[in-house]
Amino acid sequence: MGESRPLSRSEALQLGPGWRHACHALLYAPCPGRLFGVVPLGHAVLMQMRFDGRLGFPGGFVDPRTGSLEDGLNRELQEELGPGAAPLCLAEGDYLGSCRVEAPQRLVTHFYTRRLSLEQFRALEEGATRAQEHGLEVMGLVRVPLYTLRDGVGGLPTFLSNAFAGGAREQLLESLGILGLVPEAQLSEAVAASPKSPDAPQPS
Ligand SMILES: O=c1[nH]cnc2c1ncn2[C@H]1C[C@H](O)[C@@H](COP(=O)(O)OP(=O)(O)O)O1
Repeated sequence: MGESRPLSRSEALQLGPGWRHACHALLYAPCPGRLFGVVPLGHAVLMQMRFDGRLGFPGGFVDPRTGSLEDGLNRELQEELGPGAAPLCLAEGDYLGSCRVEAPQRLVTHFYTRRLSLEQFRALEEGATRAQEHGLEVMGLVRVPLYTLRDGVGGLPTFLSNAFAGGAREQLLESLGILGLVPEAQLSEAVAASPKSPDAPQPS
């Protein structure tokens, strides 16, 4: 994946036909539970294990010549999450930002976030096995651990050492900070402690 640069929605939509567009969404819900009765979960944040073994957000390629970005995103969400995604109907108000990437292909990624109730979130998880792409492009849904365990590595730092599709890792880190789901200082510590980071403590 080449270097990615932010650009505005209108700049993105003015790019020529040589550019492909993809929309993805972070869906989340407040989650009052505690791991082992001790560690606050904070929020449930949805990602998915993809066909290629990488983690990504639900969404996919859209064609802005045939409809709005959000039309394309909502169609992709239904294919990957099932009919339970239909009532979500993401809109321009859920848009967070866009980035352009020149290599290996000319791609603009558009990112959205939507806060759900925990009941809505659980209903999506339960319905996802009935999605058209379940077991095909989507191997299963995962929740992102937002905490860091007492060893300083377990939880978010270790999650961040997975392989991610496109700019999904950067989208995750940026939106966790913007939405206030993880304090910025804890995010920076998690990145530094992630087992693939050169700064991370090495196992003895
Ligand atoms: O979660 C993601 N965040 C940013 N970019 C992503 C993410 N997942 C995939 N990608 C990249 C990879 C591809 O170049 C395009 C579209 O991929 P995908 O979602 O697999 O598209 P389809 O479902 O096949 O339409 O975005």
